[in-house]
Amino acid sequence: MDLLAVEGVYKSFQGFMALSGVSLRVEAGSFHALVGPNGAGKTTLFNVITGRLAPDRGRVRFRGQEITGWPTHRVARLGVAISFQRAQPFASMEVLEAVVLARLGYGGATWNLVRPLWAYGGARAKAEAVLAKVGLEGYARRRVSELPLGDLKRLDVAMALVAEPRLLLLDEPLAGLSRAERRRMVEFMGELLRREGVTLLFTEHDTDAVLTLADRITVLHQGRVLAEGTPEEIRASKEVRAAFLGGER
Ligand SMILES: Nc1ncnc2c1ncn2[C@@H]1O[C@H](COP(=O)(O)OP(=O)(O)OP(=O)(O)O)[C@@H](O)[C@H]1O
Repeated sequence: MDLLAVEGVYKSFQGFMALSGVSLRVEAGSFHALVGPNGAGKTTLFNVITGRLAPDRGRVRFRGQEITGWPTHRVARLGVAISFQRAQPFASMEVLEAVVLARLGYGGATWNLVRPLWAYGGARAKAEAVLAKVGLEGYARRRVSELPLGDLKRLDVAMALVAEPRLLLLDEPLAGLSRAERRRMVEFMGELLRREGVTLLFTEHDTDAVLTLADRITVLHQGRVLAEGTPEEIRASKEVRAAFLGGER
C-alpha cells in the first residue's frame, strides 16, 4: 500500500520552477530516499508534503486521503513528522523537557507555562521511553545546547518519534557529522526505525548512506524526477551517475 502519494506537483518561486510535475509514491514500511544535487527541489517537496508550502498544481495523498494544502498541524495529526533541526529552538531546555513538549504539542494539549513539564505524567513517560530508544536516557537532565551534534540529531529523531508518526521525514539527517558519526547514525536509524515500523522518506547527500539505508530511491534533478528504483537500479543508471552520483562527491 502507498502511504504517501505525490502526484504531478508543480511549485515555482517568482517564476523559477523548483518542482515541475513531480510524482512520488512511498510504500508503507519502506525507507525511501530522495536524492539530487543542490537546488534539485528536495526541500521544496518536503515543504509541500508537510503543508509548509501549497503547490501551484498537483496533489498530495496520505493513506489515500487528499491532504494538498492542508496546514502543517493537520498533516502532523495524521501521522506525518519531520525531524529537521527540531531541537534547536529548545536549546535552553533540558533534553527530557524538549521531548515532553514535543509530545504535548503533538497531542494538541495546551500547557500552562507555570506548571512544570514534569507534571504532565503521560507525556513524560512517553518521552522517557523514546529517549531510551534513541540511547539518550542518560542525558535527560542535560541542556539541549550541551549536546554534541550527533546526540542533537538523535534528539531531533526522538522529538519526531514521540508523536508516533506513520511517516517520518528526515532532511539530511547526516549533515555536519564526521564519517564515523555518519556510520553510527546510519546504523542507529536502520535499526531503530525498522523496529518501530516507521516509514521513512529522507534526503541525503551521503551516497553510501543512501545506498545502505534505502529500499527505494527517487532522484530529483532540476525539479523533475530523473529516475526511481531500487538502490541497484539507481546505481546502474548511467543517466543518474552523470547527473548526480558521479558528479557531486
Ligand atoms: N522560498 C523560496 N524563494 C525563492 N526560491 C526558492 C525558495 N525555496 C527554494 N527556492 C529555490 O528552489 C530551488 C530548489 O530548492 P530546494 O531547497 O528545494 O533544493 P534542495 O534539493 O533541497 O537543495 P539542497 O540539497 O541544497 O538542500 C533552488 O533553486 C532554490 O533556490
